[in-house]
Amino acid sequence: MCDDIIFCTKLGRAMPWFGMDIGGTLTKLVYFEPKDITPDEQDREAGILRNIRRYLTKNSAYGKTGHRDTHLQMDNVVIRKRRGSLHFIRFQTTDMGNFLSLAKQKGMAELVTTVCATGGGAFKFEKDFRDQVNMKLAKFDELDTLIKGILFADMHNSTECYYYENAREILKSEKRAFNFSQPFPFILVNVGSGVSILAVYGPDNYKRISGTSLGGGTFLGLCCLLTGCTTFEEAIQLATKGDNRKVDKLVRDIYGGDYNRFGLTGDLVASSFGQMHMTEKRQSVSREDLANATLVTITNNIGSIARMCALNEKIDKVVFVGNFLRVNPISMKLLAYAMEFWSNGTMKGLFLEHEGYFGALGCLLQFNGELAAALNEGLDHSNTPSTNPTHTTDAGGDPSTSSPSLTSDASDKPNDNTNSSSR
Ligand SMILES: Nc1ncnc2c1ncn2[C@@H]1O[C@H](COP(=O)(O)OP(=O)(O)O)[C@@H](O)[C@H]1O
Ligand SMILES: CC(C)(COP(=O)(O)O)[C@@H](O)C(=O)NCCC(=O)O
Repeated sequence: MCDDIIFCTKLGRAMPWFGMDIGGTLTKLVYFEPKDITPDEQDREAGILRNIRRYLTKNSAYGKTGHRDTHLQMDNVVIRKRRGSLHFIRFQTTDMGNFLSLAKQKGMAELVTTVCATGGGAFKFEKDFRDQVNMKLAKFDELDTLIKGILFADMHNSTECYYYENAREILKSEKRAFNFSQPFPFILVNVGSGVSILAVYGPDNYKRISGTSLGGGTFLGLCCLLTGCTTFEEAIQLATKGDNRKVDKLVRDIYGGDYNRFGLTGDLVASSFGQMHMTEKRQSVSREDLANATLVTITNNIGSIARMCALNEKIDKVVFVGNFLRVNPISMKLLAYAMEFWSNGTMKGLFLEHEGYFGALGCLLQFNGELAAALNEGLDHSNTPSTNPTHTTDAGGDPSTSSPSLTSDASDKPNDNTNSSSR
């Protein structure tokens, strides 16, 4: 690997250290800024490397859609015996062309020959990286890196994990730190563009048990269609001011009150968007109501699938991550409520501060051996049998049908452990 190295340390891989998660909507970049640079290293640090370090750490906005989430910065972190800070940066995946131009312009391409990358875009954009900036991608699986990132973040940040106290009373529920030092087993629900649900039994022992295509991308897409908004932030702002009860049909709209026999209270949603077939109801709803109903619909559906997965696996901790939860306390509180209420208090919804960055973080943490393996073997999307039976996918959409069901659940699929985790 030292051929690639400009700033080569005896202790590990060349700087700069990045992990990149190229998702369906957002690209996440985690950058390790060394803070223990000795005077000798400073003398040897190449100009380009110094410029990249300064560019990334002195700014918090880059190009059209790039942002550094300064509130998430982790200081005083030791990785491969180097002490430094972790910076968390995101941009729209549709801006990949601009990112590559910027990388070229900043001289990155001369300095870095290999980038550790995960997410679907590590496959989709591999050729663009090679052709446009002469960079190789060392590809890692997004679910492997997701778990590695979560465990690392929790170990290094005592307030990483939290839950909502008084989850049953949404208006009163409050964020509280949760001790996640004994994490296993847990259900992991990654709400990105789509949703993947895993049962995690150990650091290297998990299976993907379910998923749904109704995820963060669905919320944003539907909200843009229904309200004319153009950004996630705007969609969430609208939703915060709206009322789903003007859009949905509630149990009380059907029963005139509670449906007592099965414990369904009158204010429960019986049918999402169920009032919108009536002309005058349609005319009286606001954009805010529609945004709120869209958020509640998507969130409740995810909560319901997650709860069934937890029940099936007999696991009581359900951890929700992914950028759908960014600046989105409505969904977090609803999910916390759903876990608590529908399980009669036996399940707990948990959340993590670095919500959408764990894949990129896990990618940055890959060590030399794994990096070499990723480069040499490559991860492909063919049906190579899994070499590690503990990373299985019991389900996840049926590749043999062109119109898969909305939820791909382990329970109605043969348990085929010979599939690799990337179908
Ligand atoms: N600034 C943003 N732009 C677009 N989507 C955002 C933004 N912030 C949060 N989101 C939400 O996060 C989802 C993407 O989550 P993420 O975990 O990054 O998934 P992916 O890896 O598929 O891009 C979007 O579908 C949207 O619901
Ligand atoms: C294909 C994906 C793993 C991609 O991850 P993402 O970029 O959405 O985070 C995810 O969108 C997903 O699991 N979708 C649901 C597919 C299904 O099980 O129906």
